[in-house]
Amino acid sequence: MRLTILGGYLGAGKTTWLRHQIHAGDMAGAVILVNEAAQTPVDDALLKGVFRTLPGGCACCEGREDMLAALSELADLASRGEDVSHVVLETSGLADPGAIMAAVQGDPVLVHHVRFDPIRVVVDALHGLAQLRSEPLARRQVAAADLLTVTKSDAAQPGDLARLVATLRALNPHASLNFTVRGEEIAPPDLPWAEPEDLPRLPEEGPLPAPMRLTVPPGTDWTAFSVWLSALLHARGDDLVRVKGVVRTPAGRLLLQTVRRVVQQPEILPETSAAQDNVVVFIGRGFDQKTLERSFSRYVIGEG
Ligand SMILES: Nc1nc2c(ncn2[C@@H]2O[C@H](COP(=O)(O)OP(=O)(O)OP(=O)(O)O)[C@@H](O)[C@H]2O)c(=O)[nH]1
Repeated sequence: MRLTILGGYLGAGKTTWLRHQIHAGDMAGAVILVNEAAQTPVDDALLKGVFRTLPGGCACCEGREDMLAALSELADLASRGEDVSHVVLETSGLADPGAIMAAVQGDPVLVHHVRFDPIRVVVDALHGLAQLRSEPLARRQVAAADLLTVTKSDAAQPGDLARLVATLRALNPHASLNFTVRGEEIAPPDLPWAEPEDLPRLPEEGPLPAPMRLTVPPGTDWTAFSVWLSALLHARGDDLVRVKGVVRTPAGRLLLQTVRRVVQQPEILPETSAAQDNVVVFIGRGFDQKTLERSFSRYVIGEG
């Protein structure tokens, strides 16, 4: 069973890349496993029908057993003659793909069933350098890659992109590198010469706090919610690494996504009876669930 591990930091563009490959027919026949940092699967709305969500949290730590169990089940199906020859695992943005590979290799049964494809790690052209400066995990992800895919080069300045690329080459000279825009590979941009960033030594800091979940009650004033979220991003955008959720608005089921201060163009999703609607996940440092809820109640609901 071939296993493709797709990694990359929170919001780097993993799902967008995968969606494009599925759409282009490059993943035909593959079983797609999606592991999200928060146990609120939004990506299932995006990759509908072709995947399974891995429960239990990040597959390289607290969700490891669930990930191994899912792969063992697939390996079992393969050995009974089912067509499960290719599995793609989209890791959570908080996962170290190297640790996932090690976990699979350390499993006495799976090690005989799984053949690894080169590990692909997507890197955000807009935020990648900031992540490499401050997050040890982002560096570990880059170091684990055989293939580095730089996403969002449409939105980055050539000088910044050149510096990111030089830094990636310095961190992982062996990985091959390509560029995509919304998942589609583009010709390597013509970039000015740049020095790699002199990355600071980082203290062995703890991982990002667990994702926080905010339930948006039905009937919430959508305008007040948007204003509150914009103000929050304006004030705390550097700490707020990722916001993601599906909210019911007068216009329909709206996919809400931000990566730091960048807010995605609104995307209306098809109607389903999805149970996870109106739960928005926040991942970041410097605030906690209570503060978030208090702020939401005060400024959106008008309580407290
Ligand atoms: N401008 C631009 N935006 C992109 C590109 N690729 C992805 N995005 C946007 O970046 C945001 C995050 O993309 P996702 O594909 O959801 O990222 P992810 O890595 O799967 O996110 P997590 O699973 O939460 O870690 C979304 O708003 C995308 O629309 C790109 O090439 N260009």
